Amino acid sequence: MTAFDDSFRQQLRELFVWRRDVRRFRTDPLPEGALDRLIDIACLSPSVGLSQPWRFVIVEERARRDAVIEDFKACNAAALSSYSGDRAARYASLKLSGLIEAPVHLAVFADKTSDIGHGLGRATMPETTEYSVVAAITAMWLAARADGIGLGWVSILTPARMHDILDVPASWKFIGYFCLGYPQEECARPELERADWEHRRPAAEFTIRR
Ligand SMILES: Cc1cc2c(cc1C)N(C[C@H](O)[C@H](O)[C@H](O)COP(=O)(O)O)c1[nH]c(=O)[nH]c(=O)c1N2
Repeated sequence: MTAFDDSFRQQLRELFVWRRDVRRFRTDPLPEGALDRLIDIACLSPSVGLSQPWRFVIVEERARRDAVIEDFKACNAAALSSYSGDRAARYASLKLSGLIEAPVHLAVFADKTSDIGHGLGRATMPETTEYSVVAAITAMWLAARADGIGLGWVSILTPARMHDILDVPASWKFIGYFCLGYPQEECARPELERADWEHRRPAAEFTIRR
């Protein structure tokens, strides 16, 4: 049996503490095979009925990347206009993607129509397909951090545009767009906390007993 000792547990906790959503990347590429290894780890994640609904699209072509960046700019401008006063000024000052600098762009979808898993667990809760993909992304996020690689989740995008730009099946649901690369800095506090946008609250605030 594989056993994990106290020092591993301590290090694992540190990994959770030091994982960050990264928006400020160095432009140097990841080493050969690094992204494939992260995708391999993501595929070890739990999935409803073992359906493995994750679909990874490595976006390499300049024109597709530029189209994603254009959509982000439009969506971010629209988001900014939904705020006013001090909150708008603060939103405008945030850096909310590393799309321009990051060496790796990765789009992730959930395949809603695959027969893998024979429907187990999905009849009552079809959304478990998407949940499974998010579980895989979380694993990738942590594994990347363990390799010193930063990952940033970009959701300020139009899902239908992602389908057009990336030319993927209509039955795939867009889950998120991810920038990967080496981070410019490491920090134990979320960037949104450092920018005084929001702060991390204690678990007790979100926990009830019945
Ligand atoms: C589903 C989802 C979607 C997004 C995010 C996260 C998740 C889970 N986050 C990152 C988010 O802001 C970040 O996780 C929190 O601020 C906490 O910071 P750390 O991840 O702990 O560094 C994020 N960040 C950003 O700059 N642009 C974005 O579009 C998004 N979208």
